[in-house]
Amino acid sequence: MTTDRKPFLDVRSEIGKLKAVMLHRPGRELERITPQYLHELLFDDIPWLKKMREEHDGFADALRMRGCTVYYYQDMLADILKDEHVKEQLVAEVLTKCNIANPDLEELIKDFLMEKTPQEIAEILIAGLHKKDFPEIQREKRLVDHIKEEYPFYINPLPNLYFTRDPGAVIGNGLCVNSMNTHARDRETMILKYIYTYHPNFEKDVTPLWYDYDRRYSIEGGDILVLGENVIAVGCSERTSARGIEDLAMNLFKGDGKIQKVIAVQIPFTRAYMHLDTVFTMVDYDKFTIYPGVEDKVKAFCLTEGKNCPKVEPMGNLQDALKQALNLPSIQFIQSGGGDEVTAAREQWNDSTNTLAIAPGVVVTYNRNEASNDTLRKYGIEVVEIEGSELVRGRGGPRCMSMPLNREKI
Ligand SMILES: NC(=O)NCCC[C@H](N)C(=O)O
Repeated sequence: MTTDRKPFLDVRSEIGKLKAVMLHRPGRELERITPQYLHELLFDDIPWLKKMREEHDGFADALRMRGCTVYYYQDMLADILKDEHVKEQLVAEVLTKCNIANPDLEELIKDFLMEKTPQEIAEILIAGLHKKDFPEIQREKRLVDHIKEEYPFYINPLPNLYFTRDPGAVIGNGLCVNSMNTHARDRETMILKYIYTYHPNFEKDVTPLWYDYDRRYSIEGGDILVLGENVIAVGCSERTSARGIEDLAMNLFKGDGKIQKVIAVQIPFTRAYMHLDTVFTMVDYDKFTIYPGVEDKVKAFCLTEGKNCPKVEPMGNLQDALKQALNLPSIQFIQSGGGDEVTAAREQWNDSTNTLAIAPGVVVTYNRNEASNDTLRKYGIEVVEIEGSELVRGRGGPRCMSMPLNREKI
């Protein structure tokens, strides 16, 4: 029997008109960041939540105005928590990972959570549970209760969740639930796996899972670029491991047969470069915006199907690799900051190259990156600007803040 129903997940390019996206509206988790835990929570500054939310709502509105349906991670999580069995299982798994040393206390926290509504639990699983927010209940003290431990949370907050790009990536009609490189972001992917497994929209039975969060080798979504129907690029970076790329490639090649090539792009392993999309994004059929100088620091390799592991062949420079991958006679690199070293470095700090394509030649960017945005316009790109003075403090731009679920074919 054939059906005309459109699939929920369908991403065959970086630039096809964006039809549906998953976002997370910043919440109380951002107010849990203190100077002491900045580094551990992967922030460089203390964010102001009220302003951040206004800016994020502006981002969501800009997408809706262009015909994109916005789904929120927290709503989808609350949806699946309506099922008692899922609620029990997820709460238990979260608490196991929290390493609460006193089993009686773990049990009490579990009871405390199980009495909450699905919306309230969803919020706590994202915002975390601060020790001061848990009611003091009479219980037998264990040694650990007498030892003063500084860490303030029973359940740690997930302040990086508004960068929904990183925990998951839709490739074709399947989902890659990523294995995060940092402990601070682990639970983001665990929850996404539950959403994939239990949310009816994800149609698990017909949706391939290309990767899983408990795999040993890290992969993060900011490194994954769906260049076309048959080819993706994956940054080999501070966050994404070479073995992770090989394993993902093998799963894709074995899958529905659409992805035949994975271009691995090695970028410098430093926080300034973090993910491939921190320095390089696709903005049109044959155009990419790039942080000046990156081309000279990267190496590209072509992975194709092999017997026990993918066949690996070194490619020429990045431009040649992309021409080959996209089967185009030429590719244009648009240098951020207009190519000026100082401006490019300043705007790169504020994610000037982290653009989100919402249609071929149309991108969403932060308005503060004036020189980079002007340069994009000079190359004929339509630039939809959003405010990002506070959003930027988490070190990511519009691409990092979005997980495309569905794009029109190009
Ligand atoms: N794709 C991206 O580059 N995402 C930005 C993630 C920023 C976040 N503070 C992190 O360090 O993971």
